[in-house]
Amino acid sequence: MRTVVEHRRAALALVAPLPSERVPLDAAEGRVLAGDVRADAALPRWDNSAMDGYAVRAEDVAGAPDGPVVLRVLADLPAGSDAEPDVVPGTAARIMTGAPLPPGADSIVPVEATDGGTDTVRIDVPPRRGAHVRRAGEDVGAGDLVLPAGTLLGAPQIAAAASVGAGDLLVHRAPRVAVLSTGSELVPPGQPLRRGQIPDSNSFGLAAAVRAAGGRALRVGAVPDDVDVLRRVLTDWDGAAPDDRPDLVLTSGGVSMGAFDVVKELLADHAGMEFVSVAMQPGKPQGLGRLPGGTPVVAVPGNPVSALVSFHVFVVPLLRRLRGLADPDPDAERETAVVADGWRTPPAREQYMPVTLTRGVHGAAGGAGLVARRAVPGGSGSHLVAGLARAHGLAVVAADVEEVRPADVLPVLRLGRG
Ligand SMILES: Nc1nc2c(c(=O)[nH]1)N[C@H]1C(S)=C(S)[C@@H](COP(=O)(O)OP(=O)(O)OC[C@H]3O[C@@H](n4cnc5c(N)ncnc54)[C@H](O)[C@@H]3O)O[C@H]1N2
Ligand code: MOO
Repeated sequence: MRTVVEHRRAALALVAPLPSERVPLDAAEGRVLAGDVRADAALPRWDNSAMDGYAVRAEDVAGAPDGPVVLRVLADLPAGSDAEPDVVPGTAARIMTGAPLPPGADSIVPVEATDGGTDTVRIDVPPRRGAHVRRAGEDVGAGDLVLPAGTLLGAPQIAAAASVGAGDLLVHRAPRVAVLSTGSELVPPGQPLRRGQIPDSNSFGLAAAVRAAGGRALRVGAVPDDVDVLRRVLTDWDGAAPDDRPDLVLTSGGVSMGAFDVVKELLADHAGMEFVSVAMQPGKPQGLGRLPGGTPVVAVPGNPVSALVSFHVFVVPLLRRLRGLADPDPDAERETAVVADGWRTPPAREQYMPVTLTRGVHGAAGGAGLVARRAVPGGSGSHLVAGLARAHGLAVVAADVEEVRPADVLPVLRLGRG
């Protein structure tokens, strides 16, 4: 049997980072920078006020502890004002937060330490020199690197890009993933079912997982166990115009030993495809490779828990590489949790156990951390899809472990993260 690490490596070898495109900031969330973002100017751009108050010369008001000092108010400086009144000895400018510090002034007195006057102002408390002044360049200098290529763009990164004047960003294209289920028993959810039929849950679950992992899902729904129909669908995608062609075809079902396992039946003999057993539970039967036209394919097993576990273990890293992330292995894997209840595990297979994760106090030292409990007590069946909905993550049990005991510490992979 192939190990999980070997199969992940084979999945990653199918793809390379996607080409770049320019997108407006509004469309940049979840994308990955394809080029560095540098500051077009220093940030802050000029010395400015951190408080609503008065811009003064500190030496003018140094005597305030011995009694109030009165200054003439020269000007009103709201944020956005381009006025440059000279604050000469004996004067002050009323100033609002964010307005540039006027020439001559070196300190800000907050309005609360004054009488709030508009012609003259009485200063009751002297500021220290430089008080409440935000210095030009204290965040970044002109030309400094703000966001390196390979950065995942979330709210803070988009705000930083906007603040240094980037109106749009060079990012990797988002992966297009065609998602299809196979199985003649599958019916769109909500439609009446006759005996033997079930709703197709995988194409919806996997399409949602693709979007959560930063991709665009082209959900086709269920294809019956008919090789000719499946061949037609796959050939259409593989031969599509470059702008419509998926970067990955993700199929579920039809990869094990059944008489009607249509994905395996159609693709097993293709030169670029391989169908293997991976030493994991769930998710043992797996397929991957390329269609004749070069389109990468990952074929995950049909059991719904197996399909989603396989997605997190193999497809998320592959999507991360397509998106341009430097480290394709999801860092969520590095979280750990303490197990509340133990269970026996299958021999020689890495196990992915759906668990709830809560904050708790545990251990001799009473440290606070994550506590994992099986989402389906007593069960780890790959068909328990409603139980999976309670899980926050997958606890990963090494292949050579046969029993997990209470208080064991396990790595956990968060569900629903890209
Ligand atoms: N003789 C053997 N039988 C099986 C083996 C084996 O090694 N030898 N492996 C088992 C394991 S492990 C898994 S996992 C499954 C995987 O089978 P397939 O990928 O071929 O999947 P199907 O047979 O098509 O379906 C399995 C199961 O999942 C249900 N399913 C499939 N697609 C969907 C969908 N879109 N939505 C909801 N449910 C779906 C399907 O109805 C079946 O119940 O094989 C074992 N068998
Ligand atoms: O290993 Mo299969 O993927 O669960 O039940």
